[in-house]
Amino acid sequence: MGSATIEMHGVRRLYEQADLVDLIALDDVDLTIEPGTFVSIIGPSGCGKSTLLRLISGQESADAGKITVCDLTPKEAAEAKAFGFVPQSPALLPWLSVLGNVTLPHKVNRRSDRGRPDLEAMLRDVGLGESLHKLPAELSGGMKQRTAIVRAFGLRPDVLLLDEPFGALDEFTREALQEQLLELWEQTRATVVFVTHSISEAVRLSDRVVVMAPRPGRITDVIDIDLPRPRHQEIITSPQFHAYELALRDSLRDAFSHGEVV
Ligand SMILES: Nc1ncnc2c1ncn2[C@@H]1O[C@H](COP(=O)(O)OP(=O)(O)OP(=O)(O)O)[C@@H](O)[C@H]1O
Repeated sequence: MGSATIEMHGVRRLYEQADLVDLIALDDVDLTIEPGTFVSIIGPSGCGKSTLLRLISGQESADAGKITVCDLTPKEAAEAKAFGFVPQSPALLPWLSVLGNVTLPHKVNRRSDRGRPDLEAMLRDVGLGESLHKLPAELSGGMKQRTAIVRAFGLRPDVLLLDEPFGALDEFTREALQEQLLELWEQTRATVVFVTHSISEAVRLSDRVVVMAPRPGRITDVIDIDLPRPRHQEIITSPQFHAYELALRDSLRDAFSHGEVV
């Protein structure tokens, strides 16, 4: 597998609707994501963010246009185990401990070209050292999401796709998890595509923020976030950070005015 560049050219995705014209979930999407970059996707509900992730990961196919991941088709990249995925709700196996949930996919999905990282140490680094043998039912939402993130990074994917992973968490837990996500990412430098509804989260995490609008789902703006890394908590009070938040807010306001929110 080469470097994890993601290329999308003229990508279109339609969904059939009973007795209605086809819904254009994505239209004419052109996007290049450089290897090792952290890219966030933000936009109103229904603008196609999750659809974009499903196309990149090969779960669905585009109706027009071309997508390559590491110069492979998304399906080939999926077969080569290029992807890690963290959904909004963590989907842990309820009968396995935190450690069991993190190690099981590694045993099943092991890639021969990757060594096995120290998963226990990764769990300790994100504050789960005391909870290694707890079952998911005994964990808070934030602890479950930490487990899911370590599970995804543990497979050392070339591309990590995260679909609003912190959407259900309170502000402070969310900020703590952002910090831990960035630390894990700095160690692995996977290419990350991160869907969020939060402006400050997109600015804090990303090298580049892609703004989308609905009906039809499309890219309306791409904003580079040129803030130094590592980005610790204090950065969110800096004037530069605030300026990026304002720029992104303006761009999003345009995106919301482009289409009816569904
Ligand atoms: N399997 C499907 N069948 C039919 N329509 C679909 C399907 N999946 C998505 N859609 C439609 O495609 C559009 C884009 O959906 P998608 O879930 O990608 O949006 P989103 O930006 O991720 O939304 P949200 O922020 O609410 O999660 C929506 O209008 C949705 O109703």
